Amino acid sequence: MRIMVIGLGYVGLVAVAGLAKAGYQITGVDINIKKINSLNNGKIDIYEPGLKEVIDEARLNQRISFKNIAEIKNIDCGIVIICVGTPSRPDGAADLSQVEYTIEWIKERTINSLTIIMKSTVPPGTGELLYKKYLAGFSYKINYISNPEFLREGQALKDWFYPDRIVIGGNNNKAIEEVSALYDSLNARIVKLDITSAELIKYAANAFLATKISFINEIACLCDCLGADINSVATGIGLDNRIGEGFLKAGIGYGGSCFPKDVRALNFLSTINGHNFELLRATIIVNSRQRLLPVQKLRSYLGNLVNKNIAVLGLTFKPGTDDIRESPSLDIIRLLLDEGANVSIYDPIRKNLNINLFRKDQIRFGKNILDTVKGTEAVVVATEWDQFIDTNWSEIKIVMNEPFLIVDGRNCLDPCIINNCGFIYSGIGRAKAHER
Ligand SMILES: NC(=O)c1ccc[n+]([C@@H]2O[C@H](COP(=O)([O-])OP(=O)(O)OC[C@H]3O[C@@H](n4cnc5c(N)ncnc54)[C@H](O)[C@@H]3O)[C@@H](O)[C@H]2O)c1
Ligand SMILES: O=c1ccn([C@@H]2O[C@H](COP(=O)(O)OP(=O)(O)O[C@H]3O[C@H](CO)[C@@H](O)[C@H](O)[C@H]3O)[C@@H](O)[C@H]2O)c(=O)[nH]1
Repeated sequence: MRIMVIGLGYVGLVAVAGLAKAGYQITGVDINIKKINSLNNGKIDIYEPGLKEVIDEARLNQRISFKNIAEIKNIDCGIVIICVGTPSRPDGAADLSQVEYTIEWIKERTINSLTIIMKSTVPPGTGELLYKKYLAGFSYKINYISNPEFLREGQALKDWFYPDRIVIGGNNNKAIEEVSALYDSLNARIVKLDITSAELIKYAANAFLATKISFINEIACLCDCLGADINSVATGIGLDNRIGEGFLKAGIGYGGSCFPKDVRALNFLSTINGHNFELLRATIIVNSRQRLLPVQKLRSYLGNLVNKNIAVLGLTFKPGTDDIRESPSLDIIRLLLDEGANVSIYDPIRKNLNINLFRKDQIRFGKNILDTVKGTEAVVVATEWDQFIDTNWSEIKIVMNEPFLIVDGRNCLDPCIINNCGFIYSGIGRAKAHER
């Protein structure tokens, strides 16, 4: 069967790879000509471990082709999967313009009945609305299925091939079964339900996980007040199966292209529907606060930050990805620059900022960790890359200046090792005993 995947970002490319591996013939389509050209030249413009290998194999087996949207005159395949972006609008709502454009684009090119699968994250109620607005009564029968994606960047292929569950929402049983069959090669539990409930599962899952992070960050603040250690507390509560160990890492909070925007969109949706989702608002407030903590800590040790030299290790919103969307690191750098500090930056994957976030003369990109920390008084660890955890901190100390401060924004370093190297260690919610 031939399938078209529209939007070749993190989700779209993984869907292309996963479905091609399952034996389907895939046409990947994007509006970005540069992206298509580079894909056709065997290059992938995102960093996602293992993805290139699966795409290369599918290309070798002639299972995939990549096309710019302008090259598509007619859509003659039975299934079209939408994976375009749904970013935040300034008011917090999800911006559905890419999705609506795509639905209209599909309609104009349809020459058969087909099934549209929505993999983009769209607010509950969107599918029903899109169906009424664009698809009901159209000359060709178009089924609409909500099939939200739960992959995590950095382990997207693992999440695709071994999902905890697959959610399929629809109003037509035949279409639900057709979409369900796409995943036959995976040994996955499939949840079949109506469109709006499927859409809400996606938002509720992200909101719940984000709330879990903000909750543990609140406990971390309490640890700082009481002299307890948040990592030990998180382990202790996570061992309770009812709570679970995941998403209890305290630190500078969640970032990325999903949690921040999806939590905001759910908050907006709640408000517009007359429900004041207080818990979600608290989740957002706590998360915004967490990324201020490293700067507060730096101030408390260094006094004012004018002309202080500070290294920031990590740009991406988490390890294993090149994605810097809503990364706490960016806000920390911005705040440090506001305070007049000189900032040097290093990330193992992200080597530049191709965006106009900062003036180029305000920051310096180090060649490696040592080069980045040279001559600095303090280091902020903003992303828990293995390279930072495994580095030889004694060597780092030699090239730094007093007071040799490490602010561990991800609680990923061992305070004893760092202290023994002669640093001041300051984590988020780690016992004051470690700070000296
Ligand atoms: N990134 C994730 O980890 C993740 C996980 C689950 C769900 N999601 C959701 O999936 C969707 C896509 O996320 P992403 O991170 O892959 O986005 P992305 O920004 O990486 O990719 C989106 C792609 O869509 C393309 N595009 C935009 N408009 C188009 C159009 N009209 N026609 C063809 N292509 C078009 C863009 O050029 C881009 O390549 C979002 O709704 C997101 O919330 C993302
Ligand atoms: O205990 C934790 C776990 C995560 N994070 C942070 O939370 C953010 C998100 O992490 P993660 O969930 O691993 O990354 P994403 O790739 O953004 O994946 C989330 O967002 C995707 C897009 O909706 C969903 O598909 C995934 O299921 C969901 O986990 C990152 O900044 C992490 O540093 C913490 O601070 N503490």
